[in-house]
Parts: sequence; C-alpha cells; structure tokens
Amino acid sequence: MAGDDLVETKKGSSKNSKDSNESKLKQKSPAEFFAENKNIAGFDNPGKSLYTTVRELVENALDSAESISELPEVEVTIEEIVKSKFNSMIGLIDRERVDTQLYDDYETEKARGKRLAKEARASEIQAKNLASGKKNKEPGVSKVLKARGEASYYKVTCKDNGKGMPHDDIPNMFGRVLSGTKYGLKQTRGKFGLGAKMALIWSKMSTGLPIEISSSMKSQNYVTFCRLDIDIHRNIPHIHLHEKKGNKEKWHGAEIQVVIEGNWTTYRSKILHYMRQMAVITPYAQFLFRFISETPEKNVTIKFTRRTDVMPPIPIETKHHPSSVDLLLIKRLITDTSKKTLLQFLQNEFVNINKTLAARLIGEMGPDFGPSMAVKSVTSQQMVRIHQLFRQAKFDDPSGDCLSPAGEYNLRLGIIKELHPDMVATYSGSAQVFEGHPFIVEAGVSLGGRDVKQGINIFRFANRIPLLFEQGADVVTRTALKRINWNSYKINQTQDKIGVFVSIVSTKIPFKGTGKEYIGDDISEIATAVKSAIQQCCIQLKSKIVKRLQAREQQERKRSLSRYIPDATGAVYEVLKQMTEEHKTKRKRYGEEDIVMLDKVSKQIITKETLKEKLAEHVEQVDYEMALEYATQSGVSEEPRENIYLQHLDPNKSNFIDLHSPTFVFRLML
Ligand SMILES: Nc1ncnc2c1ncn2[C@@H]1O[C@H](COP(=O)(O)OP(=O)(O)OP(=O)(O)O)[C@@H](O)[C@H]1O
Repeated sequence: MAGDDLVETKKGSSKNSKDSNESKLKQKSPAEFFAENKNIAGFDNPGKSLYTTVRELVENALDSAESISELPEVEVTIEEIVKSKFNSMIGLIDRERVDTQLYDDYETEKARGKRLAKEARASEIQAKNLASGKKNKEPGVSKVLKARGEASYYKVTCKDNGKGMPHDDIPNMFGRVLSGTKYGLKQTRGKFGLGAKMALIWSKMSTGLPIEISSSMKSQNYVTFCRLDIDIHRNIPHIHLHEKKGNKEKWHGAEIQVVIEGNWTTYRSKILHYMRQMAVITPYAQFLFRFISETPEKNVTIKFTRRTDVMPPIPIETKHHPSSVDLLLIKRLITDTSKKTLLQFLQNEFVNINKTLAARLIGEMGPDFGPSMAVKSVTSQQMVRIHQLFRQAKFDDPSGDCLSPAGEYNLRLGIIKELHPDMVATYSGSAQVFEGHPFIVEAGVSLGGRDVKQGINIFRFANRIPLLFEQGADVVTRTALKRINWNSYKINQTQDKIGVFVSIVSTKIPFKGTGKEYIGDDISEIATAVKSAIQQCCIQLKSKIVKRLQAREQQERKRSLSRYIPDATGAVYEVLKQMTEEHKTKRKRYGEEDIVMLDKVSKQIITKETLKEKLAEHVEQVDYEMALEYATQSGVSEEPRENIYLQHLDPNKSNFIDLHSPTFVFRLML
C-alpha cells in the first residue's frame, strides 16, 4: 500500500514535471540570429543601416575589381523615396488620416495656437531686424512635430567594374547568411560572408522589398539578372527571378540595388566621410557618389577622381602558420588534405615547415608517429599531440609577402589629394606577426590642411577599409592620444592641426565584433607596431619642422641685417669722407693701404652706393654660408642646389638618359 502511495505520488509529480520539463529547445537559423541582433553587424538604426549598406556594397565592389587587377570604378547612388512613391512601389494606396488624435504628432488646438504665435513673433523680429540692417539670427526652425515612425526610404545602388559572379552562385551569395568566397587565409575587405545579406535582411525588415543583382563576368556573353529575398527561418534564398540577358557592351562587373529604410539627414556626414576616406586609402579607384533627393537643392554629386594607376599587388592566399592553428582546424585540414602521408601533410598544408623540419617534428611526436604514416589514420588523441607540439615548437614567422598594404606612395598621395596638408610624413613598417598571422602597419602624419580640426584627427584603416565608429577604444586612437609625446617632435597636440593616418593590413584583422568598427587595444604586437609607425613619421616631421624654423630664423636675421645697411653705409661713408679730408689737408697721416682706399673715395670709386651694394652682397654671402653650414651639419641635401641638364637622347643607340651637372653625371637606364 505504501508502495502504491509512492507510485501514486510519483505519477502525480511526473504529470506536473512533464509540463514544466517539456523541452523548450529551439533552433535558430543564422539569418534569424542576425535579423534579431542586427546591431552587431552595424545595422543599429535606420541611419546607421543606410551607412553600413553603402559600406558593405562599396567594399564588395572594390574587392571584386581588385581581384582581377582592374582599376576600380565604383558608382554609388542613394535615391530618396518619399512615402507616397514608396507606397506606389509596393502597390499600397495612400490613405488620409481620419482619427487625427490617434497619431503621435497630433497637436492640440492650444499647442498649435502657441506655436503659431511664437512663429509670428519670430518673423516680426526678423522683419524689424531686416529693416534696421541688423543681422538676423539663424531662422528658428518651427518645431512641427515629426511623427514617430515616419520612415524615410532610400534606393541604394552600387555598380562596379569587377569580376562579377557566376550565374548559379548569385542566389546563395546574396540569400544565404554566412556564405561567401572570402573565407580563406587572404587579406580581403570582406570576411564573414554576411554584409550583403544583412543589407537584404534589413530591406526585408524595413521595406519588404527584394534585392536586385545584375552581374557579368569577363568574356561572358550574357548578364545575369536576379531578384531575390531571403527565407529568414530556413536561411535560404527565395528567388523571384533569375535570368540571363544579352551583354552587347561586353560589360563585366556587378550592380546591386536595395530599397531600405534609412536616415540621410543624420548619417549624411558619416557617409560622405566614409567615401572621402575611402578615396584617401584607394587613390587608384574612381568613385562617383550621388544622392538624389525629392528636393533637388539637396542633391549631392561628388566625384573622387583616380590619381594614380599604381595599384597595390593583389593579396595572395596563404596557408596556416603552425602556431595559429587549433585542434578543430587541424582536424579539418586532415579531412580536407589530398596528401597521403603525415610528412607530406605537414610540409604542404602549413607555411614555414619544410621537409627537414617536418621530419624533426614527427620524430619529436613519439614512437606512434612516422613520416610515412597515413595522415587520414591520425587519431583524435594524436591530433592533440600535434597541436601541443605546434604550440611549443619554434617556427619562423610568416612573411608578409601574401599581404597587400596600400603602400607609402598611395597613402601619401591620398592624404595630399584629400587634405592638402602643409607637411606630411609617411612610413611603412615591415611585416610582423600576431597569433601566427602576418600584419603590416603603415602610417602617415600630416600637419595643417583642408577641413582638419585643431588637435589630433585620427583616420583609421583596416585591410584598406576606413573605420569611422567606436574610435575611442581603438588601438590607433589610444596610441596617438596616450603614447606619443608630440611635444618632443615640436608638434603641439592641442594647437596644431594634426592628421594621424594608420592603415593595418593582415590575413586576420582582430576586429571587435562583426561590424568591423574597431581594433581593440589588447594585442600588444599591434599596439607596439602602431606606436612605432607613428613615431617614425614624427621623426621625419621633426626634422622638417626644425628646418623650417631655422630657415625662418635665418630669414629674420637677414632681414634685420639688411634693415641696418642704409644707416651703416651712411655712417661708414661719413667717416671715410672725414678721413679723406684729413688726408688731403695733411692733418693726419695714414698708412699705405688706407691711402689707396681714401684715393678711391676722392675719385668716387668708393661711394655711398657702392658701399651699400657691397654690404648687401656681404649679408647675402653670410646667409648663404650659414645655410651651407647648416645643410652639411644636418645632412639636408636640398640646398644648395645645382643645375643639372638632360643630355639629348640619341634614339639610335642609347638606352639611357644622362643627367649632367658640373660635379656629377647621373645615368638613368631605360
Ligand atoms: N560586387 C560584387 N562583385 C562580385 N562578387 C560579389 C559582389 N558582392 C558580393 N559578392 C560575392 O558575394 C559574397 C558575399 O558577400 P557578402 O558581402 O555577404 O560577404 P563578404 O564580402 O564575403 O564578407 P563580409 O560579410 O565580411 O563583407 C562575397 O564573398 C563575394 O563573393
């Protein structure tokens, strides 16, 4: 009986616990996850979403053109779509408000009266000021409430002259989150296989409209047109149209178009800054940016012209460095490898392991391992051994050959083109390593220039993407503000207009988050390299600043010496005249040399004018000698200058040009 009771109780409780313990486990697709957490991909609000959409499309366009070594030509258009036009696009009939009090921007009669009275008073004051010639303050913007939820829509189009995409891949490239072609170990702007899909998810969330893609690859005789949206729950593309059209113009590239909610007013300056900074770091690209408004006065057209045909080398796909792999990766590499033996595997699937080192490593792994052991037979346990050894063994650092930094030339050109500074210095560091990934830091520091605020203005680039958000936590900002002693380079941190440009390229940029907004300050290798690159620029600038200061001082000295020439010559000449008188009247005896000079004075060979000329010449000479002395001391080779001339080229025999100067000949081989 007691047992029955027990069973009874258990039954009862098991009924209850069935309710509360019923599995709540659910799965989410990556698309759903990013739709719900769109802020981590840079889609925080409509304004930021407009910015990030432009960014993602532009970066894809550049990656694509550069991958085929084509000088990029990118056209970005943001077209404002007013609500009525948007409604007609989606076939929604405009509807007048009926219950006006229902709306957030509803004004009571009293509030309306108050506002109108205030506006009337303001315009009266304005009229009075106008009549009395007084300057009017900025016209007060009447505070007509904008309804909460009143959305602004934009059609964003980005066209490039890049590689294009294979016809069959397009739906997955744009309609499946976490699919892309940039997952390998290679320096690219894109990485996650997310950006374009986020633009589509945002368009689906805000306007419900699909994305449209036109694309053609080199030598394809057709253009693919694809209209699709995304099935968020299943993370698969939902294709509306996928067809091939003629390609008479032999165009290659891609044109992507999305209609999204946005906010041009609040993000205008960010978007334009982004385009401008992109032009700085990519001076070999041509950008045409257009904003088309319903109010034509608000239209914007900016062309960032190409300034050079020199494009950085294409980044090369590289292999993993043994120190950067984890267990999972080792397992995947073993599964994917086409190599048969462990020796071949180690030698071929990693950088910086040659045959000898591979053999030594295998020897160190223990008796269970051998060079000819089938790599596919390596057990999970043995993988741990390999991993442990990879962590402890010494390997050469990976070289930076696979990277494609902007180059000092491009960086300098970009800074000069966009900022017109008074002075600029650039520096390109050698490749360094963090967690087995090579990276290169380049920097530029400028002084003065257009649109540059007083103090430190930071410009950050990662894999040649401008970073505009989360500046405070970034390694570049922290280094420039806290770890550089600007004073010691004769730069005034608060008064001077300082531009600090830092570009970092790597096979892995350690961004914080998927939004690619900033690089943290916690990787000491990167922080040290950034500091050293900025310092190198400052050292160059200091020598220029010192030189300029000394030149100014010298000029000042010359000017004050010259100022005394008339008085000095007057006084000296008076003395000479007096001496001549004394000599003539034999009141005083003079030495041989003096008599020769006094004769010259009486014969008017030495006059006030000739004295003046000689003194001016002397000041000039002293100035020149001081400059020369300074130049030799400081190793400045700019002064004095010597004329050189080109020998004319004999087309029949010479494959060189000689540059002749009185002291040297410089032969330029062609
Ligand atoms: N304009 C384009 N030209 C050629 N291919 C493109 C273009 N835009 C996108 N793609 C292809 O679509 C893929 C997915 O693009 P998406 O922007 O979603 O991700 P990603 O660029 O790979 O990485 P990330 O999310 O870091 O930007 C890219 O890897 C690329 O192969």
